[in-house]
Amino acid sequence: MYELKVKTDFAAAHRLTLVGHKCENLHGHNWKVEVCIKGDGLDEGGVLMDFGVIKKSLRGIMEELDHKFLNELEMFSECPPSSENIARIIADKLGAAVNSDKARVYSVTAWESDNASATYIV
Ligand SMILES: Nc1nc2c(c(=O)[nH]1)N=C([C@H](O)[C@H](O)COP(=O)(O)OP(=O)(O)OP(=O)(O)O)CN2
Ligand SMILES: [Zn+2]
Repeated sequence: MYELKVKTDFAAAHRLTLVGHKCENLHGHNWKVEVCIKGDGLDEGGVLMDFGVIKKSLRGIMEELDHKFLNELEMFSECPPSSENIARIIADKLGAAVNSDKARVYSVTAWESDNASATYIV
């Protein structure tokens, strides 16, 4: 089994009700995102999946999130923009773009600060 990891980031604002009192106020984070892709078979070039393919798809997803007020985005219309939901939505979008019978998105971790992260395992 091979495991690839690619990191990226985005900056955005959000509000979370029902979590902690201070989270109800509009505030922002510089989220760090780490995606993990797993699979068994390498292609003729000796790679599981070209990092460039993963980075390109992630760039598109980050553009949807970067410098946005997350609560107003369609993707968060039915779930609060917590780090857990951010990680899951990125995993779903990336998986739809890059999954194949050889390699699949395994997990996405969204770091809200240096000390706090949420991981979604597909
Ligand atoms: N499980 C989760 N818990 C919390 C989330 C989350 O997404 N998942 N989010 C928040 C808020 O976004 C809040 O902005 C961060 O709160 P918190 O870490 O408590 O505050 P600080 O960044 O200021 O960190 P301190 O350690 O308190 O300085 C809350 N919880
Ligand atoms: Zn927050």
